[in-house]
Amino acid sequence: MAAAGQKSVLFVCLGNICRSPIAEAVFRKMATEAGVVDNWRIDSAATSTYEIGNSPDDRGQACMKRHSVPMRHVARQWVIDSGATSDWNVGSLPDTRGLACLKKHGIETSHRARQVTKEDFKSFEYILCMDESNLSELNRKAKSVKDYKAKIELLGSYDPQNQRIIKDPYYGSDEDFEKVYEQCVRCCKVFLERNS
Ligand SMILES: N#Cc1ccccc1-c1cc(NCCCN2CCCCC2)c2ccccc2n1
Repeated sequence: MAAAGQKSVLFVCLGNICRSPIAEAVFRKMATEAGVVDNWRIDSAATSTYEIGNSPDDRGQACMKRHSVPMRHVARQWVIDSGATSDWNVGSLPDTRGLACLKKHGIETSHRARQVTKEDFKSFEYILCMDESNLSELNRKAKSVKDYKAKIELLGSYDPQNQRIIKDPYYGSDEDFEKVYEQCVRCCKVFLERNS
């Protein structure tokens, strides 16, 4: 849940291992450099269940390293996980108070792919996705959520070069991940400017 007064944005793509973790990392770096990251709740999710629990794609992580963009990801050597006895909060994020506490003690949280939940439509101000199929899937899911508040938009609608669609690079090359990165940089810059 976003703390009072915080803005909130959820980046979404098909599997939450390629495009949306890159968009999340790029936006978090921009907000940090602008000194406003604490005003934001920033996360990413998938429309599908394809990759739940998996870390971001290696090609995307390599791309982020090339551009010195920190990316939250699951530690490679150890698989350390946690679970619940109940199903009350399946799919939800750790509580923001807990995340704030971890952050205060300099403990990084890792990102694992997760599917978008009904709660996301109620708690995020913006849900920014990558292509028309994400958009139609999100609008379909939103129909089953009463009085949700999220503005569901294409991240590409913020692109000054008007490239509205950020294509799925899953079957692509490193160049395709570079293109995703460049589009995310252009779009996140304008989105942050319009919401600062
Ligand atoms: N689907 C499609 C598709 C179509 C065109 C271009 C890319 C993709 C594509 C395929 C993926 N996983 C392979 C198929 C997964 N299985 C599909 C049938 C159900 C069981 C799971 C992806 C995984 C993560 C992120 C993006 C992905 N994108």
